Amino acid sequence: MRVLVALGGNAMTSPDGTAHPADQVRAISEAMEHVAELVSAGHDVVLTHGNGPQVGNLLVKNEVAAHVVPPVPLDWCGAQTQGTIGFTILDALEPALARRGVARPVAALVTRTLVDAQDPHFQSPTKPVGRYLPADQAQQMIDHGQQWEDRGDKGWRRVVASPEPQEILDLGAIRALVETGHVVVAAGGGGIPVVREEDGTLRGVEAVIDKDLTAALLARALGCDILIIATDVDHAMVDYGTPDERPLGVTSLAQMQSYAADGQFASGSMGPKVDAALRFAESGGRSIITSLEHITDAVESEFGTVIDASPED
Ligand SMILES: Nc1ncnc2c1ncn2[C@@H]1O[C@H](COP(=O)(O)OP(=O)(O)O)[C@@H](O)[C@H]1O
Ligand SMILES: NC(=O)OP(=O)(O)O
Repeated sequence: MRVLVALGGNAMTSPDGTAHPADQVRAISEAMEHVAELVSAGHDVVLTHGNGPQVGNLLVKNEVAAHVVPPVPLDWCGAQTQGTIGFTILDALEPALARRGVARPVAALVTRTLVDAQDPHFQSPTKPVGRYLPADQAQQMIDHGQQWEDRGDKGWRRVVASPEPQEILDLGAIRALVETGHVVVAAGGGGIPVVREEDGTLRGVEAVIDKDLTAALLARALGCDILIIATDVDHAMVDYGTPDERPLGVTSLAQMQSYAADGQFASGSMGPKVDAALRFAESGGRSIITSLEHITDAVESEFGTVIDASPED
């Protein structure tokens, strides 16, 4: 099977969102054991990953050091996270594969994703990035012109523009690497957002694309059989957070569309994952939302929330 695994922030850093380098290396090393297990079970694996905590931290460095070195735009910050997370994944994945006797080359690709300059999401930021702050400290940032949002128990988080991914511009290179047997890391952080100018040239724009939405696009473009959205819960749930909450196993596309329309999945967490899973399933693929620990079970024995376009859909 050709499988695209989208690694959530929870798979790559500590849950408090501080993204300490040692925590990231530790979390990525653990994540790559699960990825290597999937590869060693005989599947062709393409990886993508989030970058919310990391890109938010780079923005803070920009602000703090602005009087010493010139700040760089958000698309540059996104590109930097692809490099840093990409090489850290490779450093962990190579030995994890070698320990299992799997001889597969690995590669991480700087990847650009085309967005529309007129996308209305540029006007209303929705993508949470960086650390959590208490309300009073967030208010200080808001007073300086930033947009922050109450994210519940953990506190407030900065939000930035998150346009729809339209096209993965480096798809040809990703495909060439996949077809020569590489385990490829691509479109990290949803891809570096770029727009096409009237003269055909490309220009980076200040935004962070949702990595799950780009993952659905990439999985479709690569002809993947399965899209796995790997996070920190085994299943998406309905009536989440209530005494009636229950996990969803194998679920028809129509049923999942109906749950989503009923507002069962929170925006900013499970909502975009279900949206991405639905998009890939609507295009004829199988989408699975599950925990990182269970990605091989997901592919081999339908563990997790499995969304299939069954014939009656
Ligand atoms: N309906 C739901 N079912 C399961 N988890 C949910 C639901 N709604 C919100 N969540 C929360 O979504 C979280 C996963 O989303 P998120 O933290 O954004 O993941 P990641 O960082 O791995 O991409 C879970 O830890 C859970 O707390
Ligand atoms: N770019 C992105 O979706 O990052 P997170 O998954 O870390 O939020």
